[in-house]
Amino acid sequence: MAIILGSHRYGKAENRVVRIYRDTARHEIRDVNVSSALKGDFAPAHLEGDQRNVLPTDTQKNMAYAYAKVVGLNTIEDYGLALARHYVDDVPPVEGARIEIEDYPWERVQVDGEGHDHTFVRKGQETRLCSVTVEGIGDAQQTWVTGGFKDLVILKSTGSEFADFYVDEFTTLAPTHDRVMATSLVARWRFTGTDVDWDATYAGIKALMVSRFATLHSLALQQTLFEMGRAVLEAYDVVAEVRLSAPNKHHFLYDLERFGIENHGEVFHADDRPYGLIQAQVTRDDAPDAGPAWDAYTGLV
Ligand SMILES: O=c1[nH]c(=O)c2[nH]c(=O)[nH]c2[nH]1
Repeated sequence: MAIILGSHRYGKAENRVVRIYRDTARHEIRDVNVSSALKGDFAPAHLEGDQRNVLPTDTQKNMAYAYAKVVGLNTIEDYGLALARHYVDDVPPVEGARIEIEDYPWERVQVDGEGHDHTFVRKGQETRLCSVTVEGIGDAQQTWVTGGFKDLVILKSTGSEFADFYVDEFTTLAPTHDRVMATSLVARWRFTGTDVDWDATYAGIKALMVSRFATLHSLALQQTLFEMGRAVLEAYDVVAEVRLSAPNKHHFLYDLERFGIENHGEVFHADDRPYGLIQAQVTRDDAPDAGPAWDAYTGLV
């Protein structure tokens, strides 16, 4: 029997990089969580303890900080592309690099109705995500970029049904034609290329998904997810595929009749668990191959 080394990669996970732009008195802040993972000729490190090809994870940490200055953090995608290409192009043993980034947005504190120059509060909404994977050298080099967000908590207080479902001897759920539908949405999308206005596309996709969630009269969360993905693919040629994951944050009508109080869809118990977890991929039938685009490194995205 032979024991063999399977696929392997390594890097520095979750570097918490904060970049302040302070060229004028009005500062800007970018706050990210960046992970890098390298693939390549690293078998000797595993098999013999030979580190000669191993670019330390400590160096990868330093690169994440150095590039925040020299490349900048105007968009996480451009920063991620620069990092990934640096590893593959400039570090000989590296054959592939994956960069995963979470973007934590801040907004200016309001003082006397004006945005303050250098004081910020964390924005409570979703966290923007991206991943960049670069593999190969020269003309053979291939690049995959995904964008997305997590923790977009969204709720509609009507316009949602769930009825006509399959019933067996264990079914107790009552059909409903008017319920609260709420989720903490994770959405990821795969770009077809890198010639993309990253910020405008992100804002547009998020707005489109939120608006579809609002306007679709939903017969199930499954239908809502598919329609959100469809809307993005119809509007954005630069997107090949959308992946959605949505916990159904159940809101149960609280029984107030016991106290002689009427409750016509007004008071609910927001249950945190268990939750239905609905996931869907929505893809163009002619989408290019996903390659390693979805090979998550940190498991956080
Ligand atoms: O939108 C829903 N989809 C389901 O599959 C489901 N199952 C369930 O109990 N409630 C819901 N709601």
